[in-house]
Amino acid sequence: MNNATSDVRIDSIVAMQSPAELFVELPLHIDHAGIITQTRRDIADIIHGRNSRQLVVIGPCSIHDPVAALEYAHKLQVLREQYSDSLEIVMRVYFEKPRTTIGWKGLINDPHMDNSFQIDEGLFMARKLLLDLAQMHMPAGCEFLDAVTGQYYADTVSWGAIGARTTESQVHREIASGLSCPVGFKNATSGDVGIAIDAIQAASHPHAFLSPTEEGRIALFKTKGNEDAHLILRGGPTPNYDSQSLRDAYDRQVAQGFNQRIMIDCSHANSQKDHKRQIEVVTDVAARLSSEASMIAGVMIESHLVEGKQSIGSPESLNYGQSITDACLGWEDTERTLEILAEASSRLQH
Ligand SMILES: O=C[C@H](O)[C@H](O)COP(=O)(O)O
Ligand SMILES: C=C(OP(=O)(O)O)C(=O)O
Repeated sequence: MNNATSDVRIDSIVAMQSPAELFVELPLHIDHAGIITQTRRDIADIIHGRNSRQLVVIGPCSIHDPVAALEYAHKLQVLREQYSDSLEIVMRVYFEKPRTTIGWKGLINDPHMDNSFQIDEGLFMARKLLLDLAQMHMPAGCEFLDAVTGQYYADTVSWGAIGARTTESQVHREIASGLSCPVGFKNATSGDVGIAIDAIQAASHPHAFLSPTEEGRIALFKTKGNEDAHLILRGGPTPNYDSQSLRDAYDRQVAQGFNQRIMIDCSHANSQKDHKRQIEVVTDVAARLSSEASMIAGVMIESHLVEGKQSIGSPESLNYGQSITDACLGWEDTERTLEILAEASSRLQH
């Protein structure tokens, strides 16, 4: 390497363990792998309308405390079983946070929340939590934001998302084309739905690109394409969960050859960042299900043990079970919203 021209802006480089090395420490049990495979199929069936239940991806905006996340998972598991005839409940387990400018980028990037960036520990904690969830048969939904870190845990994920800030990125469309789980693409923060429909098209095709293998070598990956990509409406300058916006988005994707049902994100711009409004969004979607179920795959909801959010701080200073990124519904509201949706969905089951 030419020392005068390379690494001019690199402060330090630290070697990491490979995904394969982490898998030795934290293996996915064969029985749990079978359940994840089955859940991915069930989710794909919902997205393609082969199963009329609603998919619900619900959980904290971000994971910062695995202990609280597990307590949340145990409570959610009760509702997952209770409503299994009408809802496929998947826990939102987000370790990678996209930022509008700067800010904490999630448990994997900075697990101690103090700019120490112990990514090796973050990956261990993330995979450990995902294995704990797999053991209790709670499926996990994650956003794939980083182009590399997914290699360390994607085998444990039942549903994936590409966020509003990366849906237009070719790299993320390529990754989605090779992911083993169904993947939802959010519309852009500008409200543009077209880029997400383009993303579904791109992800459904095979791609060839470079990525690290499980052993950590750079390799040429050729993907088969992901036929289980779908749209997530998350709002833009104004909400877009209303009937007209849904119909417009659905017709646009059908015109491009895709009739996957669409997920509605009840948070973000659809709640105008007021976490309580998620209840209104769910109630509205539930009321429309009888006439719009052929277009609606389900909802995403941001929820935690404790309502609202708090500023990031040292782990000891934080309120247990409360979000440090977007504000979330608390547990009682969570139960209420799931009951509303389950009731509406159960009326459509035969
Ligand atoms: O979902 C979380 C946030 O909305 C997203 O990560 C952007 O966060 P920011 O605008 O606070 O950076
Ligand atoms: C960042 C998120 O959403 P969006 O990409 O829609 O902003 C999220 O779901 O955490």
